Amino acid sequence: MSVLDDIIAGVREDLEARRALLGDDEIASLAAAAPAARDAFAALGGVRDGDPGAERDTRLRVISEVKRKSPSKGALADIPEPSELARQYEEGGASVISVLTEQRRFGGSLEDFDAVRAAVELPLLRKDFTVEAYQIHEARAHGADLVLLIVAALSDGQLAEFLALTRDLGMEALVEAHTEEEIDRAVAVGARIIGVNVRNLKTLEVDRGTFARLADRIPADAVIVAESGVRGVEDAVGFAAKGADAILVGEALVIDNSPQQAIASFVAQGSAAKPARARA
Ligand SMILES: O=C(O)c1ccccc1NCC(=O)[C@H](O)[C@H](O)COP(=O)(O)O
Repeated sequence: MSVLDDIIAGVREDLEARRALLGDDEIASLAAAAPAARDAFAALGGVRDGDPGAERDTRLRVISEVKRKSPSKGALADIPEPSELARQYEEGGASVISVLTEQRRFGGSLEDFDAVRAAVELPLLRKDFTVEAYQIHEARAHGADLVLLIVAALSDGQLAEFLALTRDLGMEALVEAHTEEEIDRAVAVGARIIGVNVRNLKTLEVDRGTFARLADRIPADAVIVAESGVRGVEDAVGFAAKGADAILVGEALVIDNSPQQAIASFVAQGSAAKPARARA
């Protein structure tokens, strides 16, 4: 069984336990009643056709992640107060905060997500391994603005269905790809925020060269996110120079004594390295 299959098997079991407490209709009602979602696409520098006078800028955005542990590295940080970490991320200039809610391999939870939601006004990514519509309703019910759809974990039909549901609920999706074929599948379903994750899901190794190989296939009107492997400002600059609009950073921030400064330097130096992008 691959790492991804193993993670998803656990996610499905945990999901059934939550569904036994709160059924599909109930979670859908809570999602419908939640306050409106924030505009994560705009927060990441995206510009929609018809936005009056809106221009793509060359600011590098940072999606800062609350991540306690991982399959590749084991324990990273205790994070007793995710709300406090989130405030530091906001203060440093993060554009979006990602909260891992997968419990078994990442040590996250919806409780972490709720604590962060209560602490900051930034758009939030509910970072989970989405395999059922239930999780998308659940994300919205908890105040998420963005959900993760991993192409490798979904059929084309599921991708299209989950993206449509996400948007019906007023959110956007970070659609994550690892290969050329997965980028093409993300584009085909109309993804507007496309992540290139440079961590190989089979070996868990990070190959930053994957980003440069794949980013060129992404249409100019999409937001391009470089995911994983930012260990310092050189990596942020490297991804920005190759066309990233945003970087998603976990490990480097949770182990840093001053994540505010780290984020500020990623934004400042990454933005200076980022080439202007023509609109589609
Ligand atoms: O982080 C892992 O080991 C991992 C293993 C298997 C599937 C997903 C995994 N990580 C999820 C992520 O996408 C990262 O948390 C995120 O990109 C941040 O990465 P990093 O900055 O390298 O911590």
